[in-house]
Amino acid sequence: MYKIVSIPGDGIGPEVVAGALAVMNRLAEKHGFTIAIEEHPFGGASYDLHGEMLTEATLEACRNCDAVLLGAVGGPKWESLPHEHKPEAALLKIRRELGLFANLRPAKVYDALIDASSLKADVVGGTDFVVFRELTGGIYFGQPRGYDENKGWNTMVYERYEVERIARIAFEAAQKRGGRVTSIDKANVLEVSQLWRNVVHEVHRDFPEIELSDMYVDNAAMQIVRNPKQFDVIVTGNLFGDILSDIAGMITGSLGMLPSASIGKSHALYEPIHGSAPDIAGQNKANPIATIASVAMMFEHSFCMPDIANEIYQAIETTLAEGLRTADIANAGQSAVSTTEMTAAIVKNLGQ
Ligand SMILES: NC(=O)C1=CN([C@@H]2O[C@H](COP(=O)(O)OP(=O)(O)OC[C@H]3O[C@@H](n4cnc5c(N)ncnc54)[C@H](O)[C@@H]3O)[C@@H](O)[C@H]2O)C=CC1
Ligand SMILES: CC(C)CC(=O)C(=O)O
Ligand SMILES: [Mg+2]
Repeated sequence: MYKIVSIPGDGIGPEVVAGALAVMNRLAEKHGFTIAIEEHPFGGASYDLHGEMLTEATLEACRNCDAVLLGAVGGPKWESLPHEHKPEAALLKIRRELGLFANLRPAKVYDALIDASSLKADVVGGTDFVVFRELTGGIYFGQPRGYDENKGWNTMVYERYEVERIARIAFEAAQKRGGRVTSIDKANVLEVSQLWRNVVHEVHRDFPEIELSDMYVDNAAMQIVRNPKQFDVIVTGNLFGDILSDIAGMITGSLGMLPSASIGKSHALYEPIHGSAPDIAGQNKANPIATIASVAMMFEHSFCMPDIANEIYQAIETTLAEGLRTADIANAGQSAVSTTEMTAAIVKNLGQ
């Protein structure tokens, strides 16, 4: 039996998580395993219920399960709260408390969606890279931080061990993929990036068969759009990984396509890379594929069931090949289906 904690969160979070749970339940039924799903409030939804964005009960449930499924948090309703009380601060806290230091963000273009990308087919076709984003350090966590009327400040800091551990798993992933790692930093300007670069090269000595290159983040943003096929594994810090993976979203057609796995030593959490999309929340318009594909990553990484993961990817591929498109991936003139229609089609394509 697998024990899963579902924390749908805010905005489109509950809509896309419902899609992912439907897929999970269908697979459990099909293959005869048991999944116990326990739902807990998180983010703004939790604040509205309990006056806290992340309760001890939710955190404890996340510590005591096999995997966590997260939708997204945040939205205009909670934007004016003090920084440390915002839903986004709770997201940082849960990542830190669960020790989720590595955020894996694969960017793969589905053949059926090559024409949904904002780029030319020959540029995006065949794109298949993964971003290893450091998730519990860097400028999102560094102290001191704050602002007053005249000044705002944050601190970007990385400790050697934080760079070592993300670099090591990026090199290990490259061994099983295309054998290439691109480390992305801003070492021409930032001292913290110089440390990053030095440590990545030290770790590389243990992986001599892997081809390592360095790239500055500004160039990397351009290169992902110019020629995304040049990348295999990208390893980078928290802020740069956040930004670059949203850019990768547009290569694959939409932010609504990109899943992620946030992994640590003892816990794992699966979440789409997108946010709570307040502009379309509650309208049954959101693309559930990023969250459904996050479930595939859960089966692969937490339950060591790559065949089940492939069934999910295949069902997504088939559904897209049948022509179903939510609004974000529909081209002009194509009619769009709803979140629940897309979910139902993927569930159907999982077969009996
Ligand atoms: N992991 C998380 O919980 C994250 C939370 N956020 C929060 O979400 C809120 C909104 O942030 P935004 O900057 O607007 O980013 P966003 O990712 O929520 O939305 C950006 C744009 O992409 C679209 N979009 C996103 N996901 C989609 C999906 N599944 N299907 C179709 N369209 C989709 C939205 O409609 C919007 O136009 C903020 O409060 C932000 O802090 C942002 C990023 C990550
Ligand atoms: C704390 C966040 C909202 C960060 C973010 O945008 C992300 O993890 O994708
Ligand atoms: Mg982001």
